[in-house]
Amino acid sequence: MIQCEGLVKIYKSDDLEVVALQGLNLNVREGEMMAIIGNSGSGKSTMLNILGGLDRPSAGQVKVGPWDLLKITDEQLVEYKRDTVGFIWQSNARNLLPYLTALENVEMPMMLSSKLDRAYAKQLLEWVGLKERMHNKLHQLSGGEQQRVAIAISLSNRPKLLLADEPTGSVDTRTSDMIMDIFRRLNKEIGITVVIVTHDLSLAGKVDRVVAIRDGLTSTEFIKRNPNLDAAADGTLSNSIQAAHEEYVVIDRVGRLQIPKTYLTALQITDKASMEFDGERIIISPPKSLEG
Ligand SMILES: Nc1ncnc2c1ncn2[C@@H]1O[C@H](COP(=O)(O)OP(=O)(O)OP(=O)(O)O)[C@@H](O)[C@H]1O
Repeated sequence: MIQCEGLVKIYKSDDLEVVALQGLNLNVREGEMMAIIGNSGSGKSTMLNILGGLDRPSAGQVKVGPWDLLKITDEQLVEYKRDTVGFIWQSNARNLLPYLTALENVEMPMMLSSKLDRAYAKQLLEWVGLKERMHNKLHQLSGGEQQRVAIAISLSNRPKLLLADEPTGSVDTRTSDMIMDIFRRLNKEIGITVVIVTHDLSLAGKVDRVVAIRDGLTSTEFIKRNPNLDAAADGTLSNSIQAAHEEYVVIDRVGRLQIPKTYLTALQITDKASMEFDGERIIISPPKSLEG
């Protein structure tokens, strides 16, 4: 579904250049539910905005289904956003209208694209557990309920790909669990591909695969050992991802990998290292002194 290779995004302002993505690789299968984690500033939102067609890549390759997002024209991009992706942000206020009911909010984007389908709008609100609240005005709903309305809206165009940027960032644990359950159900029942950006490791423990981004590059992947196991259910929050997932370092096509800064600092490795292969392992150590 998603193929990114060597993806680069540079933000330019006056005389300043910020390289937000510096050759990122990412593949996501159709029907997969996965998470992208990373520290603040690592490039997660940039990545998601590019996938959502909200931002343009600078270089590299990024394909979503049949769409090539590097070469896509402005008109095609409108079509792509309308038909292929659904987007959920942490703060839902920006795409909700407070003076309309939940149902009217879901119907609004359908009307704008001349595809009003009231039965489907109602079904969406039922899916997100708001059957009884659909005729309430937005301001009468709690933050968590509003976030669920936002999820229903993001599905109103029947997208194949759902992108969620910190979807549980401003709700409590119970609502967060509910939102993750909704994603899981949508993923299983209608086969929608779900990509969640988060820094919440307990949330990451609830998906099958987690890709970590560091300094604009994919650095590590965590793959669930037993897909039927719900990692966070045991309550060990930050450990849940390690407990349920196998950790792998990502190696790109030409053999590059990222070594965590903490490892390099611990061994005082700066710009060079020695590398040996002992038949089974590759060992990286501080450079052997040339003077012996
Ligand atoms: N519009 C922009 N103009 C200039 N620089 C930007 C812009 N958007 C992001 N950046 C920079 O790009 C880098 C990556 O930002 P991004 O928002 O993708 O990170 P993030 O991992 O999503 O962080 P956070 O978790 O804090 O949202 C940062 O250094 C950021 O300052």
